[in-house]
Amino acid sequence: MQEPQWLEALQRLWEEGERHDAVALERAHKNLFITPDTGRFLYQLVRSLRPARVLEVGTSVGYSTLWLALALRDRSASHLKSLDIDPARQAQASANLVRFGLAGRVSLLGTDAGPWLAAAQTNSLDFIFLDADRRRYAGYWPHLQRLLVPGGLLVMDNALSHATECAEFVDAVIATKGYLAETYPIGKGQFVIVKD
Ligand SMILES: C[S@@+](CC[C@H](N)C(=O)[O-])C[C@H]1O[C@@H](n2cnc3c(N)ncnc32)[C@H](O)[C@@H]1O
Repeated sequence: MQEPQWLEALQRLWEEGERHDAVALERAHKNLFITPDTGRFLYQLVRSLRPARVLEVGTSVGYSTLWLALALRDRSASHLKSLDIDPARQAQASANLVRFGLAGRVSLLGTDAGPWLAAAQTNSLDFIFLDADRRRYAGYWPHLQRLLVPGGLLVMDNALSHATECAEFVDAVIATKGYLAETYPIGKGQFVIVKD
């Protein structure tokens, strides 16, 4: 990355998030960030693949959103939408994007991913990052198949850290013709799916 100050600022944000989560009493109050190596992995994929239409499901306070937005920072034809059901978290994400000068690259949508995915247009996404309510992913799969363009990529976090919660989704993907999927031991486990 050309600007080392971004990496330093991302590292500081991640460390603040980890300190916050260590003392947060309830899971609902935790940030639950991806790991820094997962951030670098997402950055490499998005920087190299140049997807025009990127969707993140699960903004939290914007740590993973920043990695994705940095990868798109000078791609005027690309745009990132990020969904989160929790408006308070998205307000913090908005402030973080402003701090990085990336607010214009991202639409933050405070909404439940389920109805949003069901209503979205067919073939409207080139890259999807899933990091939200894992038990609902299997129900999202018919919509995700419809939304992803041929050649599109989907990355799901927590494939190893929460394998049981992700199992129904992973099994459904593997049983679907026309996709190639693999889990990589990066961070909490990245399940990567490409649509042929
Ligand atoms: C693990 S955190 C996301 C962390 C973020 N990707 C990062 O690494 O910085 C999961 C987020 O998903 C959101 N979420 C949970 N269920 C959701 C749903 N049905 N629709 C949209 N967002 C949801 C939660 O509010 C939470 O902020």
